[in-house]
Amino acid sequence: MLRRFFGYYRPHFRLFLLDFSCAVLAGLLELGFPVAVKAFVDNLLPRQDWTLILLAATGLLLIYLLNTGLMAVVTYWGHMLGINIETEMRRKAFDHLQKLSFRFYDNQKTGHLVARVTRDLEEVGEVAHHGPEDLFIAVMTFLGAFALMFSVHVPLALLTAVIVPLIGWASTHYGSHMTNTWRRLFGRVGAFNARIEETVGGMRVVQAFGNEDHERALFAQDNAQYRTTKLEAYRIMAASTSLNYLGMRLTQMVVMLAGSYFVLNGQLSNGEFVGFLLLVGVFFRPVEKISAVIETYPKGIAGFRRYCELLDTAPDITDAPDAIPAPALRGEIRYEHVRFGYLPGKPVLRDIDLHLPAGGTVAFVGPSGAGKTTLCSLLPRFYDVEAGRITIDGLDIRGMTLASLRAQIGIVQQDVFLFAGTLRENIAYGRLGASEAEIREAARRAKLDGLIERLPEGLDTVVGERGVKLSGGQKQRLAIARIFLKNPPILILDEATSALDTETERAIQQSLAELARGRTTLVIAHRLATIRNADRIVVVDESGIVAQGRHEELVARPGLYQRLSAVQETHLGRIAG
Ligand SMILES: Nc1ncnc2c1ncn2[C@@H]1O[C@H](COP(=O)(O)OP(=O)(O)OP(=O)(O)O)[C@@H](O)[C@H]1O
Repeated sequence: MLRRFFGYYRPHFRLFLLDFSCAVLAGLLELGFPVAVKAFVDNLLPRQDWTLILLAATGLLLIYLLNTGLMAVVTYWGHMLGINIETEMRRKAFDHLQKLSFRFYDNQKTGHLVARVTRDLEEVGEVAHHGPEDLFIAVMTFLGAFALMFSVHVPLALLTAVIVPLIGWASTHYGSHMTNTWRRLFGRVGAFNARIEETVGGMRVVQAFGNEDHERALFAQDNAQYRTTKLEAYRIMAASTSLNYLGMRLTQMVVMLAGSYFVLNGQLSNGEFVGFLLLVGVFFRPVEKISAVIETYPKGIAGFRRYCELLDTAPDITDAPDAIPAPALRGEIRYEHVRFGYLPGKPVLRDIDLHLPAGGTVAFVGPSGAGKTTLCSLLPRFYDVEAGRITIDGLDIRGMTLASLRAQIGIVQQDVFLFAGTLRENIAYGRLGASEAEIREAARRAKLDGLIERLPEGLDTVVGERGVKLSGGQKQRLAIARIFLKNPPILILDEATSALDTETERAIQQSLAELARGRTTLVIAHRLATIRNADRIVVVDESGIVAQGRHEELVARPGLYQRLSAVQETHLGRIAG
């Protein structure tokens, strides 16, 4: 995993080198400071020469200025390195998300996925920037300070060395606790985000059912858990930082007492004494740095692990190695012995055989859950068949590239998903880059032009998130306009009008009929009235296809269709009566 992580540095190697060398240089300058002070006290001060003192001060000032510059470089370019790596990872993650199939999304929570691409990668970026640099400098300063201490005074250095294991123990002991706590916290954050996302997204349902108290209680539970885990992390952090502080002060005190003894005995000069005390300060800085690394590192590692998990999820629907771009299709569709199920061992479709001639309209009818939608989802390869095959114009759909296959299928779904942009942007989603005239023509054919004229901002009207500012019928029209613009030879209409009132439904049926003209159309409909004119009606139930034919034939034959038809006639008669 570490190799994989460092692989991301490769394109930014020069930036890394710049940041790293500046950071190392700054570390060395820090290390040199106590030595300079020692020389100042021992060698310069006794000479009582102000020129020399001022000269030394100027030299020190120059070093400070250099260090200031180095710090600026490290802060800006170091972070640039982090954000570059983060951006690249985010790009890859998003690319990968677009490749994952419906089956993947069926089993995921949006909040979790959002957290992976945002928060998780933010933490990774932080570690990418600070991780290697901090670790290296910490080790360098630690060993450097130690070596310098020995060069100044061996007994004092040995005394300091006795205390180090104690501090080392405290750091590692609390460090591992901290790692585990952060890891747990991260798991919670994902679940927490997912809950917030779901509740906020479903706020209309929450309010409609008056279930605010219920949601509040669920939220409070998660919120409290989050707080508890975070508090635990802070408790460990508090213990670790204060212990570090105590360790440092105790060491300083011991060094001060022992140092005073050596000074009074004439075994240590004043400069060496002051320099040594300063070295103790420098020596402890890496301990603080390592504590900081211990805090950010687990977060970054946890984030990177989740990122890798996502990238390693192989897309189950991909282009076959020898897939070719589909030619312009006429739309003759065949299902041959098709079997499919969402769960292993639980087939929804078994041995389906179907032939849909090009340009015709075929309607699927049957009880809820029979598999009508599933049957249609297999055509654009939202899911792949388990056995058998589907062909269009004699070509297996798995032999075509996904993009070229999907470009030739238009879908109008029951639940129209609109993006939170303008009417224009949402229509143009049917064919990105369409001209203004083409967008207007598509809107006209979907009978949206009346609405657009009435709106003060016309096509530039914002539709709200998921199109909340539009009526159900308007959303359907918008979906139809998109498909007019896309102009595919094959069309899937999934219960497109069942949520509308009779009047609107009739008007939209006309638009749909126009849309279907000249295209192979698969309609999933519950209202038999809307599909009477279909070229063929396919009746399905849990056992598969039970009958096929035109309306007149099916209604004359005893069976499921006749029963469904009779139920709906009575129902309609009752409404009319
Ligand atoms: N994404 C999914 N994951 C798991 N099972 C699913 C999924 N989608 C549908 N199913 C199941 O597959 C079966 C067929 O569902 P499908 O939506 O195809 O039926 P349908 O005939 O279109 O129903 P309706 O008329 O109510 O829309 C049902 O038992 C359903 O619960």
